[in-house]
Amino acid sequence: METPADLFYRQLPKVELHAHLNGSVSVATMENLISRKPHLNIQQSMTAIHKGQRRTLDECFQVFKVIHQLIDTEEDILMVAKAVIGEFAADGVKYLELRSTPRDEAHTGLTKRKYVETVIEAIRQCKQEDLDIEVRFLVAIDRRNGPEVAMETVKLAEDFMLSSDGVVVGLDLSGDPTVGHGRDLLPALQKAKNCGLKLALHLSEVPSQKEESELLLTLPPDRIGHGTFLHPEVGGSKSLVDKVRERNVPLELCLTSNVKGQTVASYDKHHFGYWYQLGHPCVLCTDDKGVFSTELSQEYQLAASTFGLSQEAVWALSQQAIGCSFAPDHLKEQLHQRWASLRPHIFQ
Ligand SMILES: CNc1ncnc2c1ncn2[C@@H]1O[C@H](COP(=O)(O)O)[C@@H](O)[C@H]1O
Ligand SMILES: [Zn+2]
Repeated sequence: METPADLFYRQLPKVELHAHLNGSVSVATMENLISRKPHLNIQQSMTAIHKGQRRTLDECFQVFKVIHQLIDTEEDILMVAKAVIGEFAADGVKYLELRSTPRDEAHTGLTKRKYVETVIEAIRQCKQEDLDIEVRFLVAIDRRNGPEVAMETVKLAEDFMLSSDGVVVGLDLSGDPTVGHGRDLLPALQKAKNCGLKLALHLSEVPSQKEESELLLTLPPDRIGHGTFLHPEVGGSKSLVDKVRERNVPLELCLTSNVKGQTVASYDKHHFGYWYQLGHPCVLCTDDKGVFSTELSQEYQLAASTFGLSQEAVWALSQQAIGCSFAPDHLKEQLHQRWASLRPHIFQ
């Protein structure tokens, strides 16, 4: 049953900036995929972490392997991307930056180029169907695949940035944070930046990445994913915090993801508290709404109840996210106008 509070958070216009496509697949879509591929012998419980459950981050990466088995054709990718976009729209997201890793032909039977084209086609179809949401795409580098693949991915992203009518706006660096070192990926990331791709990098998601974060912050990235272990209280450093603050790099913060993946002990210990009280730009995001069984409206509600945010503060937080997006200026302006026109309906 939806309470008045639930309604406020769902109706609140929101910006989602950190959503991995294959981690965002809902239970309903997953059930559909599972029933279409019985030979894989996959159960629902293997693709999502339900309420009250937790896994190690390592176990989360095992979940992605299972999901990737289920989503491995052009038809699947198109269907899943359209469903995910529709679900974000139904949750009150007005602007979405989706990210996804083009997989090898061996996994999908598609080239990486075709993979990206398929996601762009899904975005185009949603626009044609008049869904009330603007969608942009970040091409993702899985750090596990090393520098050569990273460089190839940058070239692919650059091509699409020039040919996708503004749908592809940037690059994401993600994947198991315990694998590989950012130092090896620096040339690819530098190239991406030089050609005008925006950079959203997973940084300090686990404690052992201090040196890597120092290095990647020299780029600097345009946004940071998680940044869980940047501040001194959790083994980061003042120098890391200072760099993030001097460069004013927004943080994409995903409360449920971090609690369920056990890099943060509990909601009240989440580093949202640290950065928010500094007045640093923080954007609430879902990360993987399917895997972590959450929604963006729920993340706003959790942040508000955990950190005692008023409805006005919640509004300011969702509006501030517009400025942290990679949308072009004219779209940011339109979104601000949209927020202004929706405000009287939300605060009745
Ligand atoms: C939980 N924290 C996380 N940390 C790092 N990378 C993550 C992640 N969650 C998801 N991914 C990245 O996104 C991929 C799945 O979506 P796509 O196939 O790209 O759409 C994962 O394989 C991983 O590379
Ligand atoms: Zn992520």
